[in-house]
Amino acid sequence: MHMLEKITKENDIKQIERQDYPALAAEIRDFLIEKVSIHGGHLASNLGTVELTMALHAVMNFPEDKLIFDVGHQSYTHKILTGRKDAFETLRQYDGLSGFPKRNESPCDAFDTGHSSTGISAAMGYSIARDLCGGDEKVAVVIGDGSLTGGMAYEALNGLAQLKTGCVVVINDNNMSIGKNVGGLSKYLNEIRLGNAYNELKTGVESSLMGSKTGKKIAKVLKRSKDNIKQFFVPGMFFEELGITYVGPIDGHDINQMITTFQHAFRLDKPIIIHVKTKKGKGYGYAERHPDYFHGIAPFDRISGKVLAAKKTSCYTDIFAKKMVKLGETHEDVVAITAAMAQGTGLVRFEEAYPKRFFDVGIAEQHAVTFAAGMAAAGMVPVVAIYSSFLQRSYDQILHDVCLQKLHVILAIDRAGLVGQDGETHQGIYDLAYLSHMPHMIVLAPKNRYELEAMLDYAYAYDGPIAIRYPRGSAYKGHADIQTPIVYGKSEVIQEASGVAVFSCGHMMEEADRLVERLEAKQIPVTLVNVRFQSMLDTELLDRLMKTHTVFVTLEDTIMQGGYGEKLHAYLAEKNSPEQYTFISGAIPLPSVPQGTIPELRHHMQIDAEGLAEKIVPCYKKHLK
Ligand SMILES: Cc1ncc(C[n+]2csc(CCOP(=O)(O)OP(=O)(O)O)c2C)c(N)n1
Ligand SMILES: CC(=O)[C@@H](O)[C@H](O)COP(=O)(O)O
Ligand SMILES: [Mg+2]
Repeated sequence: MHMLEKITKENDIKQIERQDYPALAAEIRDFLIEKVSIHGGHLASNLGTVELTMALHAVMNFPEDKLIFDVGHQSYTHKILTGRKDAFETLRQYDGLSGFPKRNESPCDAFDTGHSSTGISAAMGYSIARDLCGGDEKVAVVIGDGSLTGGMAYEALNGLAQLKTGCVVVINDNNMSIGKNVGGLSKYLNEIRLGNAYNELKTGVESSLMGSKTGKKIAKVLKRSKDNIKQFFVPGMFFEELGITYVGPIDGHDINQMITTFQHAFRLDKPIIIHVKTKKGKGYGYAERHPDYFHGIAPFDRISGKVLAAKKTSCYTDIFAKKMVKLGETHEDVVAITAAMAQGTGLVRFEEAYPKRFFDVGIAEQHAVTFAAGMAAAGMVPVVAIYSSFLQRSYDQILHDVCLQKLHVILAIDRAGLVGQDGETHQGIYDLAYLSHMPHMIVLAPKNRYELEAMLDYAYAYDGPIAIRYPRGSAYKGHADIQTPIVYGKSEVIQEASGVAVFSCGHMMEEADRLVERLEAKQIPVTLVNVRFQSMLDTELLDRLMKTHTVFVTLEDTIMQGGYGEKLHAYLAEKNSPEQYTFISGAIPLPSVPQGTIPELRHHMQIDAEGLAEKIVPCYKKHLK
């Protein structure tokens, strides 16, 4: 590791001889494989961008220059080259190094990312601000071919075409999103990627035309023409036609070629797109062969490539995926939509079973929802499976296109609640707050694996906008024997006593069971309610429980503001005088939640069974007096 040892702070790469860059790249790869094998993380994308990041660092100065990573899951080499190598011991851990760029982690991180397709807009903002402030720093953004399927990227390209100042957009094209990339632009980039065959064809056409006088004329006209045939001569025509200079495709593992190209690009006072071809997973056989599996990976054994913690129980995603296949079998009007997360949401199973009724729209959550609304208006029953934090993109589409028309669209909100080590940008804690107030929308959350299946049946039978939110991780098997029918707006009482009433939302049931156990061990009688409909109150049940209970507690996996507990608290306050009851919220008290394991985070926020029990016991005793 002697090259890597020379990198202790930003810009140190410039002290390393160019001839030693390949050795440095190899050491970085080895380091990445080792650290990600211990802590987990986004391996394949990082392995693919080692040389690309080194080349950018060779020509940029940090922190003065601004380098933005779209999504940011490929920023590990940048972190190493800006002096954060040692912090990889804490990668993705609580209080540790983030797996994404973070401005509060280093002045060399220009812009926080995590969600896709924001990078070009941010770079454009930096470029214009630089000019307004009379600066001369370089600005660049690295965006993947998958992220280029996101609508925001096109809005930005539209703006970029009018930009009269320097801004370097590097398209990191590895011909992959998490899985197979989709859509017209992906096909277009792929055609350019296939440069060899294409160039041969191009040269062939050109030279054969050049053989005759008329041919020469045709070749000239073709070169000047703006129609499709010109594609034979000018790769990247789409961008050129927009008015953005395009260069490429160039080899994203050839550092020298990239350095020369970047040096020229940064001299321009207009925007430029540099199309770079890379291999996702490069340098680690397993990741090269299975880049989707090694996109985001749990700790693994680097020799065998196998994940260390074997999966013991099914996760909610698996339950959802299998149930979707069953639903699809009995109901031909069911269609499934994903936004570039066919693996993550489990919809690959549906795709295999019913390819014609499966749609991967790319990283296009807004389009996914309105596309579903269109299908629902035409009589289909679309199930749109999107991670909670990515669904934030679709707020207006859900409200304007689905809810206002009361269309029967089923939102399957995966990764709802805390997700853990991806941190702030990925915690699925806001969806309930922004969905609850939408007209006609109802939001359900299953207490266990069985209820998720029942809720999907309910959602199919329901005629209107409906969301089912379920978390990352193992599906709870508790209360398998309690499966009362789902009734609109009604909660399910798991056990009834008097004293403390615990309202558990969705999968928080696992934590709620631990809490009940703790309280009962202290002889405190507890009622346990499975909330089921998180967006509304079961007032009939509440009116009954208010007569016999003094302490009301919620367990929620969403932020407090706009959560279930807030509604419950307001209802209690309306119906009781303050001395009659105590309300204790187990919702997320922070505006954003950092990375860490889920138990760690809950403990930190005191919303785990232990933290809540500590608050409940004295309150209960106070009311006894
Ligand atoms: C809005 C949004 N939707 C979905 C994702 C999940 N996601 C993270 S990376 C990724 C694929 C990105 O592909 P690409 O930009 O080509 O980068 P690569 O992984 O190939 O390096 C997806 C779908 C996300 N981060 N943001
Ligand atoms: C970078 C990104 O947004 C995704 O790769 C995300 O990290 C996936 O999360 P899961 O591991 O929960 O599927
Ligand atoms: Mg890609």
